[in-house]
Amino acid sequence: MAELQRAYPTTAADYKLHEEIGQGVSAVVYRATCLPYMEVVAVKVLDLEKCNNSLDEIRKEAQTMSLINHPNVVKAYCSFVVDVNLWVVMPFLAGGSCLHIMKSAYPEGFDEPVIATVLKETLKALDYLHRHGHIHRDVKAGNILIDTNGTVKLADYGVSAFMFDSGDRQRSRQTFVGTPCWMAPEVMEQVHGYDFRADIWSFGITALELAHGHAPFSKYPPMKVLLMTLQNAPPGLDYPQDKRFSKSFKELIGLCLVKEPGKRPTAEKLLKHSFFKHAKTADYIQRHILDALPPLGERVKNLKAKDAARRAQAKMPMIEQEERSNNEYKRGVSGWNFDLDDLKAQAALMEDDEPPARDDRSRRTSAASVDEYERESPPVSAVPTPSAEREGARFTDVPLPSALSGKSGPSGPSLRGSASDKEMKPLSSTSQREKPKNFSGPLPMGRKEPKHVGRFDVFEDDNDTSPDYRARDRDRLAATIGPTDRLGGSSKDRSGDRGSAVVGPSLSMSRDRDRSGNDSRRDTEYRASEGERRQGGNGGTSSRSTSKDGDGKPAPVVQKKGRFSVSEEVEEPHMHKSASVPDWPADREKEKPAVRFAQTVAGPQSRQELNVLGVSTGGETVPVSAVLPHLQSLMHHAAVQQDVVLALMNSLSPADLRQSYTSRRDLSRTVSAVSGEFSPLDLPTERERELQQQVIELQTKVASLLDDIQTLKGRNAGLERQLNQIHNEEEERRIKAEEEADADHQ
Ligand SMILES: Nc1ncnc2c1ncn2[C@@H]1O[C@H](COP(=O)(O)OP(=O)(O)OP(=O)(O)O)[C@@H](O)[C@H]1O
Repeated sequence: MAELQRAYPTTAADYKLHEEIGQGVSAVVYRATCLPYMEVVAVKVLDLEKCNNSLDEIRKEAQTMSLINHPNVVKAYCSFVVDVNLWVVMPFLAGGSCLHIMKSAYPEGFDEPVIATVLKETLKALDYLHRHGHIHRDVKAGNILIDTNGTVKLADYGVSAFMFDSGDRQRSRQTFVGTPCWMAPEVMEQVHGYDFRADIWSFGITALELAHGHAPFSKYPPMKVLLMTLQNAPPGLDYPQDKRFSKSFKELIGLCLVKEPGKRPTAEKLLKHSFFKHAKTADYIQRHILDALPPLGERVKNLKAKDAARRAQAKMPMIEQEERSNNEYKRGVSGWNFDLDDLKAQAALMEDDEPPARDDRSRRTSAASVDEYERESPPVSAVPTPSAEREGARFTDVPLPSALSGKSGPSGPSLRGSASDKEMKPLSSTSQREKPKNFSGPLPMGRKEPKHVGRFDVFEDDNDTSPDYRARDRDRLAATIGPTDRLGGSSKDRSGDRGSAVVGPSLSMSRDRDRSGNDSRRDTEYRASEGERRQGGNGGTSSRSTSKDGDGKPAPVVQKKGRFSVSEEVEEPHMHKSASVPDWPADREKEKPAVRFAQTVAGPQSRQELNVLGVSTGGETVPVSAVLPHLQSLMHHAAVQQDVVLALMNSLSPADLRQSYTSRRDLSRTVSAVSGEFSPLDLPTERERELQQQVIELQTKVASLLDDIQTLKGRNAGLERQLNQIHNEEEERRIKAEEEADADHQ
């Protein structure tokens, strides 16, 4: 405790960085020594260039975060700027994250008592944060850390999260970075805002992640995850291999994964659930999980090497993989056997994650359901995919259709952060419990009415005229992305905007009947939004019809979708921007946005199709419900095309591209001029291919050896567990015998 109150130095010279212990989207974490105290700490190094906030804002946030104090929340000791980085100093939790532990030794997830223990401690952290008006927004196994003594702590709540939730954390270089697997449906939809119950959804997904070793839908590209989360019934413990889990665990997950946020219980209530009777002590976690594991740095190194080998493997052109496989087979060499377990695990994942034929909860409401898309589209899995992506650890560099990529500027809203919540005392006055007008769920207990939580209008309140919030966000966004309804307009404007979002309809239309039997809201929502569009359809209030840049060209329209910005790109159609929208001719300004979108994206053929559907393409009344499935289908096709193009691009190494660019500059120039990208026609030379092959073989061997080591370690851990179990049973028997003897004696 005394150590927690220490003033930690704020100069880089006072810290010695050791090995890397983790890597996130926007940061690298190192084990380090704080030299004046000779104390081992963790230092998270964040790239400030990817951050949209001013240093002043970051400083304020850091102050707020230093007030957080709970045994289950990882607290930042201090933070300071070093060159272009922000260093966040925090306690070192030697066990690492649950995700790392699972990847190293429990690929199929933990046993139930371990899960109950980890989840209970995580819930205590969430209960604390929610009581103080905070929403974590990134609950996942990768953010649940374990200390040497088995203590469980929730991490990544603090200044680093604050910095990156506002923008580039989820997308860089116009690509989607990160996976929305844990994201609650209402966060994706952003129709009514969201509150602390979004964390409860993520908590439910995390429970499944701990049970299976991966989050549901983790093998799918981000956009598909969005669609599946919105369209499918909530995932659960419904698979044959889940029989090992208790009824109470299944029930707990069912309670968390209800699509209607208002029906999810609070963290406080969940803590009382019977499932947590199975929870054990920190000591139990230490003995069952940590004891058999190698040091964190070593684990991270192994995982990274394995990942690199898999990526190289995935880069190898299919034909070479096949040839090589055949040759190995003919020679009787089992060089590929090393990957068998992995392949099996992946196959299991595929099955596991396939939309299951479970019960009527799996019904799809939309004609453009994911299954149907799959039948229509080339399967994404036909393309070599880095296994790390399949594992769902991270979907890096998976470009979204530009309509979803939000490339037009920084996405403003961040639900996180509580620059306004300076006091960390419980908030409980009646006014603080007031329910925001356009939010359907209740507020967290005792939580302040978050007119402006961090920099995100979570509970958009029509009366919210907080100058700080309005000015800051509006200015920032206006400077970069042009006007947005959500920030500048009246509530009426905003509701009108709901219907006018390019992708909004396809995302928010699909609210399904969920586990708890909530009726589908899409019809009413869309009737409503269509009505609103009709009222304001001529563009009086909609940013879509009014947003133009200085040249009079339509500016990109960005609508906030939780961590995403949904933007409509206004530029020429482009090979890798399959959902881009060219300029509207002025005389089409008055057309309905959804129709304009469909027309410009899909071209004349779609126009005909729309006509067949009874949709007038001449600016007359359009039954939106008829267009939406079509839009969804287009959107999905665009995503699939992008995945395929990306995979093709990925099969070329940067060296290949550089070399071929130099030697075939003219051709490249021609191709670049046409496509704006490097050319897949620039094939590598024979020598390069040979060298590449050799590198891949070496990496494969290393990976094979690492796998052997991991397998042995896994076996070791299994034996260790058995021994522990025997020991525990003996211990229990002994205690029981002693108690009986005592009782007899008395
Ligand atoms: N204090 C710590 N002690 C030990 N390991 C840590 C600590 N903080 C982070 N790590 C490890 O570093 C990894 C990366 O952390 P980081 O917070 O940067 O990324 P993330 O939460 O996994 O991803 P994201 O970028 O989405 O937040 C964690 O998953 C964890 O394994």
